Amino acid sequence: MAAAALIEVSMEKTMSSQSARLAPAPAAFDRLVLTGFMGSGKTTIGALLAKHLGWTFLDLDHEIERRTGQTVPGLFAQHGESHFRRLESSALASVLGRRHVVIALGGGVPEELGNRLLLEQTPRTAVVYLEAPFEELLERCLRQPNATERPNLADTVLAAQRFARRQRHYEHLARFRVVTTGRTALETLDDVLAVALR
Ligand SMILES: Nc1ncnc2c1ncn2[C@@H]1O[C@H](COP(=O)(O)OP(=O)(O)O)[C@@H](O)[C@H]1O
Ligand SMILES: O=C(O)C1=C[C@@H](OP(=O)(O)O)[C@@H](O)[C@H](O)C1
Ligand SMILES: [Mg+2]
Repeated sequence: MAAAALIEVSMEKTMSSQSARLAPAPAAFDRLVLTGFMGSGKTTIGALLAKHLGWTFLDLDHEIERRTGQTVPGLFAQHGESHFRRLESSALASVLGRRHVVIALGGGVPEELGNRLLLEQTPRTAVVYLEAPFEELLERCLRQPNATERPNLADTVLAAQRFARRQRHYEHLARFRVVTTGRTALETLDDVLAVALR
């Protein structure tokens, strides 16, 4: 079995052995929203966090794929990024209507002003920014089995420019910032729980 798959299995085991002990839900929020660049761990940590809290996990990319019946790379290839961004904004508005959810955003969500306003104005919603330097994020993405599936990572120079452009938006939206540099996913989960539940 590949190393990445082994990590997934061992995390799954850890989580299921802990599932009898749900963490208390955050009293102040009905929605925890994970933001950050590609590879920051929004999808991975979001799923673990939701399991821990006994909340529903919604990944915005998966939500778009479910609604359209197409994959994210397929949508980019067939209709272009601006079409994908419109689908993303509409999916965001819809998932923010749910309660007791952990939402993993796509890395590009905070670039759109309308999305930022929606996130800021939805009550009882806390945004958690998962931070790491660009080089570490790139390495993590390249280690994933679906490494080539992120359309906006194909050109690393452009990806670095996106990273630089987005950083201030991630920071501005964040109620909590969690530095993930050099941490394992499970350590990051603990760090997120510590800030969101305190
Ligand atoms: N500290 C960490 N926190 C979260 N994920 C990490 C960490 N270290 C390594 N990873 C790995 O990085 C990858 C993050 O991918 P993913 O969750 O899809 O990110 P995103 O949804 O933000 O693009 C996963 O393969 C995960 O196991
Ligand atoms: O940063 C981006 O522009 C994108 C990030 C991806 O999500 P992740 O951040 O979950 O990889 C996905 O929405 C799409 O490939 C575009
Ligand atoms: Mg993701």
